[in-house]
Amino acid sequence: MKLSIGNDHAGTDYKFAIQKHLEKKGYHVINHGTNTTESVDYPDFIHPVANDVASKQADFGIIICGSGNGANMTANKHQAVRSALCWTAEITALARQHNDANILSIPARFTSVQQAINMVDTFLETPFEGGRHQNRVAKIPNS
Ligand SMILES: O=C(CO)[C@H](O)[C@H](O)[C@H](O)COP(=O)(O)O
Repeated sequence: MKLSIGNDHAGTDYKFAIQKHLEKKGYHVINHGTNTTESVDYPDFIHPVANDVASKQADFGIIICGSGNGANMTANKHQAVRSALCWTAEITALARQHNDANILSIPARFTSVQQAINMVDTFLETPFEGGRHQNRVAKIPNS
């Protein structure tokens, strides 16, 4: 499975921990994030992840900023993207089961590295339930 990851300066340490964890598990990870803690503008590092997911260059995306909001808002500007801001494994599972989320947005300043890794594992291992959720997800795009 191919994953695309992006982050701003608030998410750099979390990105490295998540990338290491995923590569150990055999995932191919495309890194679009900044690799330092020098201040940057999150859209510059999140649009490339959304492009990867929208164009199916990646199966899923993982994006990280301080609150998760700026990254999430940026990713959701892409028609084919359903990015979910998550802060517990339970909410992460629901984002896959009910919303078929294809990008996970992590708020680095409001979660631990271990919790972020748990959310990533949950996100990648939880299938979409389909059924009643299928029509709802199909109605999300506003076009
Ligand atoms: O965009 C954000 C908030 O929605 C992210 O959390 C950023 O990481 C945050 O704004 C960065 O803040 P900083 O004070 O410039 O480090």
